[in-house]
Amino acid sequence: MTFRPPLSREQSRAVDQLAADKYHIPGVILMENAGRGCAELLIAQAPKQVLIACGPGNNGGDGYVIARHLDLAGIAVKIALFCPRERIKGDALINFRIVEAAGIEILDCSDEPLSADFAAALSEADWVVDALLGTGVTSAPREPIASAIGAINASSSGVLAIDIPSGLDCDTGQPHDPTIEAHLTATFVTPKPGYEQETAKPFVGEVHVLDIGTPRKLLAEVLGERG
Ligand SMILES: NC(=O)C1=CN([C@@H]2O[C@H](COP(=O)(O)OP(=O)(O)OC[C@H]3O[C@@H](n4cnc5c(N)ncnc54)[C@H](O)[C@@H]3O)[C@@H](O)[C@H]2O)[C@H](O)CC1
Ligand SMILES: [K+]
Repeated sequence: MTFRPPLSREQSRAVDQLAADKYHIPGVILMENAGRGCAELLIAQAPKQVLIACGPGNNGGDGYVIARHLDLAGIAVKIALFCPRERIKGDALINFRIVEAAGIEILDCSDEPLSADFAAALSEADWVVDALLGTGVTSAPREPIASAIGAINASSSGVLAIDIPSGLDCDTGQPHDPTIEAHLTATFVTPKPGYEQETAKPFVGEVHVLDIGTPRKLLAEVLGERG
């Protein structure tokens, strides 16, 4: 991949919008590419049992796509759902319905306090995927997601953060309390400005920038690259 300058949280969200409005790419195609890229990155780590913590938005939607591709690769996977089922919407709901129909195990962790099922599943997992909060979040994680972040950080599992380690301000690199401490972060299209900050290092781990199928011309438009 040619060098990509960082895009801010807002600019990253604008890429999504441009992809849909001007380049006619449905968001669910971007989500499929995002999730498949994350799954391939995780499969390379040879995981045995993966727990995917999914939040209420499209970051959670990426998690459902990841679950499907891990399951297809024969890897044991469970989803911990941190959103009442009836509140899942849009592209995330499309992928939630697919994993539900596919019989992938889903633990409902949307109530407070943090469910004991989550702690049990966490203890069995050698890898955890943080698909809790992404570019749609600008404040400190709320419960029960905050407690889930604390439990994930206290576990001995490897942690792959999707797009942004939940709790980290991706523009400033400042962590909210709590913030996911990831071994790997898979972010989309470009790095984020905050990932270069010293304060972000304990949280982002090794950063991988994944393409999600946005046309090169769109990138040229947004990044000012040669057309
Ligand atoms: N081109 C791309 O980069 C693509 C990115 N994708 C993924 O989509 C997310 C952004 O999805 P969005 O639904 O806009 O936001 P979030 O998933 O971050 O969720 C927001 C959701 O969370 C709740 N919430 C808000 N603040 C808090 C808080 N402090 N604590 C707890 N919960 C909170 C609220 O309900 C919000 O609605 C991006 O990061 C990528 O992962 C697409 O998959 C494909 C293209
Ligand atoms: K995340």
